Amino acid sequence: MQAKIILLPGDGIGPEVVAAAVRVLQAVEKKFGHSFHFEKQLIGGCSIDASGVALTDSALKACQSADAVLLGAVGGPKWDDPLAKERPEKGLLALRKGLGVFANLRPVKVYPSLVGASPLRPEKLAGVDMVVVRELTGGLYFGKPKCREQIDGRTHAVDTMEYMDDEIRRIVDMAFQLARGRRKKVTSVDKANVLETSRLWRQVTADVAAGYPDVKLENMLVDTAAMRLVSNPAEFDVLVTENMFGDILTDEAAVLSGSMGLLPSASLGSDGPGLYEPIHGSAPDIAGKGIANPIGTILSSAFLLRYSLKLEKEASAIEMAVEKTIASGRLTADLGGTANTTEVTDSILDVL
Ligand SMILES: NC(=O)c1ccc[n+]([C@@H]2O[C@H](COP(=O)([O-])OP(=O)(O)OC[C@H]3O[C@@H](n4cnc5c(N)ncnc54)[C@H](O)[C@@H]3O)[C@@H](O)[C@H]2O)c1
Ligand SMILES: CC(C)[C@H](C(=O)O)[C@@H](O)C(=O)O
Ligand SMILES: [Mg+2]
Repeated sequence: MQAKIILLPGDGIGPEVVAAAVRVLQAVEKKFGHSFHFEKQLIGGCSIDASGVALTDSALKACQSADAVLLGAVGGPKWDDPLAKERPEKGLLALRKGLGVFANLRPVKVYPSLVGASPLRPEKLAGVDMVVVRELTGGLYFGKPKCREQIDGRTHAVDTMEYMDDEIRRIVDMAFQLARGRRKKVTSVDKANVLETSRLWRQVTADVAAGYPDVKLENMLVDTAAMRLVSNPAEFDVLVTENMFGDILTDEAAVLSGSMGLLPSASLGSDGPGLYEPIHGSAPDIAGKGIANPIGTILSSAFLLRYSLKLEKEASAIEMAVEKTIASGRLTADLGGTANTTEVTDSILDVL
């Protein structure tokens, strides 16, 4: 198969982990006889430095016309001025919106050999296997008005949480479809005791659920969900939620697996290229040291093969190689190991 893949390494450890994933994709290309064409584009702080904006129109167009997009991470202290007009993260939001990738799938699993890497007791981690389905192109991140203004000598800032019923319906429907192929349970997370958007969310969710009598629906308030994720994480199968709730809950859920560096994600729309990125950020504290955990990005590249290129065998091969490497104990420092990014990637390539 021939495919065009846009690489958006971004900032901090982004280029380090994307380079690792590209080595793995190139090995897959060779082993399974495919032809991947890689093209690099800028996003985030490096794009601001080069052109003044976090994502140029031409970079977005290149992504829109590719088969898939693999992203590292954006951001860092250099671009963190709270009064800056252009922020690296703005490029990422524009990319997600521009690709129409409304569904961000973030699976959380616990590898048996890494049970000790989590601060939770091993018995709490038994049976943990969930997918967080995060709404990605609406909610508090995109609602209008969004502004800062002076009112009577005081500074006023506004963000808006907004959803249309159809935006909720399509993401919840995707969660139910996913649950059908799993343990048939959907936990819809909201703040319906306070927020109007959440009350609409709950109403639409009930409506969608009626079409899936074989799947159990549970509604949970987000504060309770934050608590249950660490007190009883094995109860979750598919968890579906609003953009910002999903952002926060997935960082929390990453603690179950042992490190932020392990978690991949796939962002999908109804058509067009998918966007694949680890859930972690640019990790400025370890950037440039060559010690970043590449596994979240490598697993994201497996999702790219599975969802955008329909290469299931190849995706599974990467996942098996990652599992074997983790089991072998060749780990980066975030998981208590001594291996660097290259050594972990070499080990994955050895078993691929
Ligand atoms: N998708 C993205 O591009 C994305 C996601 C989250 C944060 N960010 C941005 O990243 C910057 C830094 O944010 P932060 O420090 O709060 O979060 P972060 O995820 O970058 O780092 C949090 C902690 O996890 C560690 N960590 C993260 N990824 C790792 C990896 N692959 N291997 C080993 N350790 C890893 C870091 O060293 C750090 O101690 C901010 O500008 C933020 O906006 C970007
Ligand atoms: C960098 C930021 C905009 C981003 C988000 O909040 O979506 C990140 O935290 C993530 O989880 O991908
Ligand atoms: Mg996040």
